Amino acid sequence: MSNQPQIPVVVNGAMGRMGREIVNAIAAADDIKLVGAVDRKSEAIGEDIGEIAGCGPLEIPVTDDLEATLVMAQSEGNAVMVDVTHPAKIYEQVRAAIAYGVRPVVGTTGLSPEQIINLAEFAEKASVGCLIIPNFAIGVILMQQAALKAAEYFDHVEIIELHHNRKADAPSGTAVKTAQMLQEVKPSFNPPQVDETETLQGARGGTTEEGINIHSVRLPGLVAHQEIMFGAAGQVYTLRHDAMDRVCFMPGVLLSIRKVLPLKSLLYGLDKIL
Ligand SMILES: NC(=O)C1=CN([C@@H]2O[C@H](COP(=O)(O)OP(=O)(O)OC[C@H]3O[C@@H](n4cnc5c(N)ncnc54)[C@H](OP(=O)(O)O)[C@@H]3O)[C@@H](O)[C@H]2O)C=CC1
Ligand SMILES: O=C(O)C1=N[C@H](C(=O)O)C[C@H](O)C1
Repeated sequence: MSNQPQIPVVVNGAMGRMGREIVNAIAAADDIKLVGAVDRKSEAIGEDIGEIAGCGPLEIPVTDDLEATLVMAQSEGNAVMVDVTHPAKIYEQVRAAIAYGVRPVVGTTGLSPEQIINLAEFAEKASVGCLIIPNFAIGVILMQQAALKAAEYFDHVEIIELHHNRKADAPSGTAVKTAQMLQEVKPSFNPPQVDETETLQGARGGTTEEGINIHSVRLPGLVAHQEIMFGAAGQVYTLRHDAMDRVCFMPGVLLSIRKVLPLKSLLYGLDKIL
């Protein structure tokens, strides 16, 4: 046990698939303590999040009042908010945390590039660290790094992301980030080869401004998967990552909680703190 003070953490979205996993991971981490569990699920308000998450009582009741929880966390000093909620309110939630000096670790996806720029400016002005992490899994980061090398040699690439059918946003934040990274290597991909017609709208997937096609599959039975397919004459080079259990995201979550503390501005992507 270190003699360093524990990092106080609020989990926003604590009742969700990721939230419960994160509560368990924090409960098992000696250097981090859960101080708040926020969720909009009214049926759980007041219940012990540890009992709900399955790690035993933590004496932290679920609340739906994020602002009051941020005020409490602010008084703790050096606090972190991990957000794994929903695209609809994430921008306002991150701004609120920064305003209260509670460092956001944003797992929630769906922020637009413009929103990320605005949050970066706000965090810089407030001198509050913020991490926006579309994917906490180290395997995804390694896949993205391999894809950057491939992008130097291939002009044609498409991304296929596959998720459970309870996912609120499409394409995934991971696919968006992957495309953004590839587009830093080469300004455009997939030069047109034919006068193409979609007889079924959307059949070719969504297309980024730089020409990368992204396809989103949603099926029960899936968790989180992505393929990056590069093509050239006579060959296809495919990179794939499969998350079979959300426990794979937990080392990245805990690393982000520890790494956000000394920051005074916003970083986007787990690769920035490895
Ligand atoms: N960065 C990463 O590595 C990963 C990121 N994610 C992202 O995390 C987010 C959550 O995913 P997941 O856990 O599967 O989703 P869930 O729907 O299982 O969990 C979200 C939880 O947050 C609640 N919620 C929704 N909106 C709010 C709000 N405004 N305030 C408080 N609570 C709220 C939901 O309640 P209700 O059920 O009523 O909506 C639910 O309990 C998604 O954006 C997803 O893309 C997921 C996995 C990995
Ligand atoms: O909703 C999910 O499950 C996931 N969402 C993230 C994304 O949108 O990239 C990360 C991971 O793919 C799981």
